Amino acid sequence: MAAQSNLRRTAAEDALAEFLEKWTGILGKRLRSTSRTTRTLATLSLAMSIILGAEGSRRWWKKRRHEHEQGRKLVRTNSWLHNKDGSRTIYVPYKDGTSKVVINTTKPLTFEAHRRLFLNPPRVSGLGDGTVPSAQTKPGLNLAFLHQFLSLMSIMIPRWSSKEAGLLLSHGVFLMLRTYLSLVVARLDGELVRDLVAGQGKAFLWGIVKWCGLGTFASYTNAMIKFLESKVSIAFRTRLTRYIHDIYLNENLNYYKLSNLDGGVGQGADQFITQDLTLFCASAANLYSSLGKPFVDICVFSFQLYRSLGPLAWIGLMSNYFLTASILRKLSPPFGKLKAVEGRKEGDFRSLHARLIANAEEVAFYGGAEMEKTFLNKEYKSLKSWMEGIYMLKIRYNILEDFILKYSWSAYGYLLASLPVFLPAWGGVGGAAEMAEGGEKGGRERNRMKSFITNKRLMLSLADAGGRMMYSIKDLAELAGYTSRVYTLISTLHRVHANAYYLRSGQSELYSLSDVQGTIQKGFDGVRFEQVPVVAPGLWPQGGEELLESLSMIVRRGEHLLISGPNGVGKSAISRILAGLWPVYRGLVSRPKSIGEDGIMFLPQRPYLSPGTLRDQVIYPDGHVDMREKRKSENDLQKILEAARLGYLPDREGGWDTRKEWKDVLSGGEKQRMQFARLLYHEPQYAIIDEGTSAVSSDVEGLLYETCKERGITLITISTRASLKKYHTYNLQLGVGDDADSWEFERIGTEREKMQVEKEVQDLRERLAQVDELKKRREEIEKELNAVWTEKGDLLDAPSYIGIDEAPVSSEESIEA
Ligand SMILES: Nc1ncnc2c1ncn2[C@@H]1O[C@H](COP(=O)(O)OP(=O)(O)OP(=O)(O)O)[C@@H](O)[C@H]1O
Repeated sequence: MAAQSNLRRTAAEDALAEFLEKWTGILGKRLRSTSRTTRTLATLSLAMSIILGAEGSRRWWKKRRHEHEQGRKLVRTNSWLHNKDGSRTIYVPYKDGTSKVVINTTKPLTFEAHRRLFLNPPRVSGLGDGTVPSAQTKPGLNLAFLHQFLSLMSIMIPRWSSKEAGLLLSHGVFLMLRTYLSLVVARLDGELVRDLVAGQGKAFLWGIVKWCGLGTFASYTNAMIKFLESKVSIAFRTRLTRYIHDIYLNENLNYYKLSNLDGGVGQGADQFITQDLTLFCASAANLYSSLGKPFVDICVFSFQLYRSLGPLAWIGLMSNYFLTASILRKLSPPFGKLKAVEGRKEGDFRSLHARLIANAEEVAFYGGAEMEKTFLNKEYKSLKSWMEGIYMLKIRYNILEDFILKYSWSAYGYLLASLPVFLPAWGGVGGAAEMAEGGEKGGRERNRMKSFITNKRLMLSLADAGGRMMYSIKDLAELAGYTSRVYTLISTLHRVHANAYYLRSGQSELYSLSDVQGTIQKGFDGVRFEQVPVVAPGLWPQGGEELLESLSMIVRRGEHLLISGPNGVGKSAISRILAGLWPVYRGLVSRPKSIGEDGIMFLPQRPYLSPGTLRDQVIYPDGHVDMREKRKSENDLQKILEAARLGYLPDREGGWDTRKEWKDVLSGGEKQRMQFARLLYHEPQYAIIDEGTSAVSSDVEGLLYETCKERGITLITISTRASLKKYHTYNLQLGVGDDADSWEFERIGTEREKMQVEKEVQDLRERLAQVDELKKRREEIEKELNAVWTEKGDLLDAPSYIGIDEAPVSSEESIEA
């Protein structure tokens, strides 16, 4: 054995040596025959390509490594990169490393171009009078649906050269391939049966081999169809989600205005963006295979059947389709509308849960579980009854659909397949064969069998395609429901974005969104209100409620203002108007241009803590990369935290990269101090602090105010606490007058104010004097009470039940305690 293997090895080695020798000989010969210059040039180019190739690979490898490290760092620090073209590069965790995603923002021009589709739908679509974008017509298979769907399509497939178009094309190719394979399978099926009946073993076996090969290819095609369908669905979703995010979260503050001013999509957009959008995209991607493929199938198979069964059968088939389609359409419940309402109810239920999670602590303190459960159960019950209603409607429809599509169609199919046998003159190719084959009896029957099997399979495929077309009436109706939801969201967002509110006939509210006449001037070095009514807006189309008739005041750099007054009088409303959250109905509002650095910063009443690291809490809304660009280091952040009296936080929480649910980790006062840390990080020129120190001790409060002033920040404080006056130059007192609807703006420390303070001090002194009198009186009473305990001038013993430890505590001791 060993000798044998040795022999084999030497033979193999010999063959290899011979091969090498031959080729070295050929190469050497060629080289010798070429000129010296060519050889030098060839050697040089070879050396160059090796060097360049190596350098290229080195650079590629280095870039990859750098990206890998950068990705990991950005994921760890919860940050992103700004690109020159305005796009952002983010990294998302993927498998063991990260994956790079570039997010391009939608251009403002695109939004403007789409406004026509979403705000001024053609009248023929019946979508309102061109001023109200939300779907007024019932979602269903109508022109409105067509318009809505095509409008959304223009977002999902922006160009013919886009990735989505490519995906759809490849999906279409695979669908066609599947149709072709079905045809081949039908033919092969017939042949197999024919060969089996004829007893031709060889042909039959060959048929089986072909069948298996075809099966493998068909399985691959089917898998690809499913894969591409999912890819199309996710590609559509990505496009729509990014588009919606771009119009929802931008400088126009649409995310606030959508639910606070417009109200066109109810409580919020979350259900629309998460669930409805997903269902819409899945349904739209499926439509292509549930409607497009059956359509192609029907065309191809009916042509084949026309050839083999003749015109009579074809006419019969087609009339059957039209009849079925019209019956089903007539009897089908309004699935679109039902789905749209179901989506809304799902959204309401979900938002109740989200609210409970957000306010879990408050509810727990009140022990409000029962109450919350009642709300949730009520909402769920409403959703449940609605869905049960839909299921009931579906039972009737499914019975009808199944009976028509499965059983009556097969009976009809058998009838049609028998045409070539019983009516050969009308039976197409099959009938012609029947008439021609008068001779051999067995051969005729075998061929009958073959064409019957082929036709039956074709008919089955056709019935399947037709059935799917009919089923897709229901799918289409459901798609209409999702389309209407998504279209409503996007058109409402466009309305908010373009501020497209128009006066309706019969509308006469004083402060309506369609009648906003005030101006907001950005770029002013200070804060100014000139005859501005402070109005709490109502949800469109309702008008707003006037809080102050007309406010005029000015704050210049270095002049700090305290806005004070009772609760609910409209103090925070002033900051909302200034930030652009609420409209300026009349008058002029002036403020610095930017929000944040070199501009104005707002610290809201409820401190907000973002998801992310401890560092993110201090630098919000900046990211880590922005912080580096501003040349700030963690040492600077530490100093800032110390100034905000939070210097201990990085040590306590385990470093700057710690991620926690900060809203639960930090105490009320810490949250407020964190807001001050943000202020010190951004160092804006002006800051509006809304009840920013209500949970902070008064000594720290003073320090925080002094630090901000030292850094040159002009402060506008909103507070009910008069003690804050000492840090401010002016005071805007709201809620003055008998009806509490007036205001006063005055310098702190004026003669009038001094007099007021003196009066207050006098009042206090008088009260103190009353306290002294009361004390004296109490001593007298106590003395009298003690006299009850004496007998003949001596003090009585204390009662026996009072032990030494339980001796009664005097009221004075108790007061001291
Ligand atoms: N998003 C809103 N939409 C409509 N009205 C609102 C909205 N937010 C507040 N309001 C109303 O505006 C009025 C003024 O509210 P604001 O928050 O300005 O009061 P405030 O003076 O700051 O009170 P507090 O001292 O309690 O903070 C209140 O009557 C309130 O009901």
